[in-house]
Amino acid sequence: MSEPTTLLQAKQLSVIRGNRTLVDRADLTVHAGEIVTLIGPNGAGKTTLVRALLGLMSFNSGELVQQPGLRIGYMPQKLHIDPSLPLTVKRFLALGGSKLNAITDALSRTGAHHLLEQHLQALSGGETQRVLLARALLRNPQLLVLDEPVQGVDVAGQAALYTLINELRHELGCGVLLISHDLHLVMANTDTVVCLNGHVCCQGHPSQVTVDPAYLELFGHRAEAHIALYTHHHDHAHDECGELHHDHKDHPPHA
Ligand SMILES: Nc1ncnc2c1ncn2[C@@H]1O[C@H](COP(=O)(O)OP(=O)(O)OP(=O)(O)O)[C@@H](O)[C@H]1O
Repeated sequence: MSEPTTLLQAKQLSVIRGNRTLVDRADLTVHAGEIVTLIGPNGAGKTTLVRALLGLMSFNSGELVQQPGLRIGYMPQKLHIDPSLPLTVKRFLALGGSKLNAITDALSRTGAHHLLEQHLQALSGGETQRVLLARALLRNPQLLVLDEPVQGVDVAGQAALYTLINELRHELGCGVLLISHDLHLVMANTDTVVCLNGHVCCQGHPSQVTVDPAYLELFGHRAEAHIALYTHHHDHAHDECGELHHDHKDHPPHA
C-alpha cells in the first residue's frame, strides 16, 4: 500500500509570546483522508498551534511543511461580525466570492440549505456552526481545520455534526484537523489524537492515547468515564424496556 499523502506537518514547533511559551516543540502531522483531533484543557495552546499551522500566527522555532498549493477550509472558534450589520447567510457566504449554486450546494451538504435567506444574527448556535462549516467547504478543501466545531450545539446535534464531518472526510477525501473538548464523541471517528498541554503530552490512535498516563493525568475522571465508553465490552443484554441482564453464559461478551 502506498504511503498516505502528508498535507501538513509541524516539527518541533514553538510559539512564544513575551516570556511565555504557548506551544512548546510540538510535532503534528495530518495526512489526506485522516482525522486528527487536538485535545487539551483550556489554555493548553490548541488554538495557538492551529493558528500557527495555518500561518495566521508566527512561530518562533521549529519547522512547518505544507503540501504545495494546499487548499484549506478553516472554521474558526469564534466569528466576529458586527451585530449592527444586517447580513443574510447568502450574502455572508458570497463575501468570499462564491457563486450562488456553490453556496446552496455547500449549505445542502451541511444540512443548512433552508437557512439561505436567514439573517446571520438570528441563527441558533448549531445553525451557525453548520453555516460556518459550509463556508469552510466552499474552498473545496483538501484539509478541513475545525476549531471546536460543535460548541453551542445541543447533544443530539453534536453527534450529528461529528457524523457529518466524518462523512465529508470520506466524500471529499480531505484530511481533517479538529480541536475538541468532547472526548467520547470525537474518539470514535478519530484516527489520531494529539493531547496538548503546552507541549504534546501524548499522541496516537485513541485506543493508545486513552490509556496513556499523561492523558489520564490531564483528564482524570472524565478520561476514566470515557475509557469505559470507548472500550465498552458488553457483558450484558438489554431487553425492550432497557433493563439490563447480566448473564455471561447466554450473552457472551462482544465488542
Ligand atoms: N497572541 C497572544 N499573545 C499572548 N498570549 C496569547 C496569545 N494568543 C493566545 N495567548 C495565550 O495562550 C494561551 C493558550 O491559548 P489558546 O487559545 O491557544 O488555548 P486553547 O487550548 O485553544 O484554549 P481553549 O480550550 O480555552 O480554547 C492562553 O493563555 C492565551 O491567553
